[in-house]
Amino acid sequence: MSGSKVYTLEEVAKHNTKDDCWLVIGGKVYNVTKFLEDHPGGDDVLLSSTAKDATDDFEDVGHSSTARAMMDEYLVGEIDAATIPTKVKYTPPKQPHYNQDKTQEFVIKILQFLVPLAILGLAVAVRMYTKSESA
Ligand code: HEM
Repeated sequence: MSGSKVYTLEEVAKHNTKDDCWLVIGGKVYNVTKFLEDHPGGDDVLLSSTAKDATDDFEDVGHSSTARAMMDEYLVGEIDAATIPTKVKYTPPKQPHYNQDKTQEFVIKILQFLVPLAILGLAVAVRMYTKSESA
């Protein structure tokens, strides 16, 4: 069959059974019905990759060049890319920039250092004062 026919994802999605199984991989449409039983990865994985863009599924397995060469045999056409729902891109929520002004942080650090020192100084002063009084 020629590989020039353009299918919509909706059309391809109808072929999702063991007796009629089409896949969309890399913008192309493959009729893998006859290959289901011979697929080294099993027929279940192929069936579960129907009715969608299976490119990622196919690539994630890391298929060999032999596997890629086999694909031509099952090519029936191309997919109308506009019919493939675009991936929802995850954009992380914008984090508010806390403590952009570092002055406060700096003052706290200084105080953390100075306060114990002041207490120590006070303790020494009190000690010296009480000592000289008792003497
Ligand atoms: C026309 C499409 C496909 C062809 C011709 C094909 C062919 C092959 C071949 C020849 C292998 C043996 C290992 C290798 O040579 O890489 C294989 C393994 C495998 N394939 Fe596919 N495959 C196709 C699509 C898919 C899809 C859509 C999936 C979905 C996940 C898939 C999943 C797997 C898995 C899980 C293995 C087994 C890997 C392992 O256990 O080592 N294949 N395939």
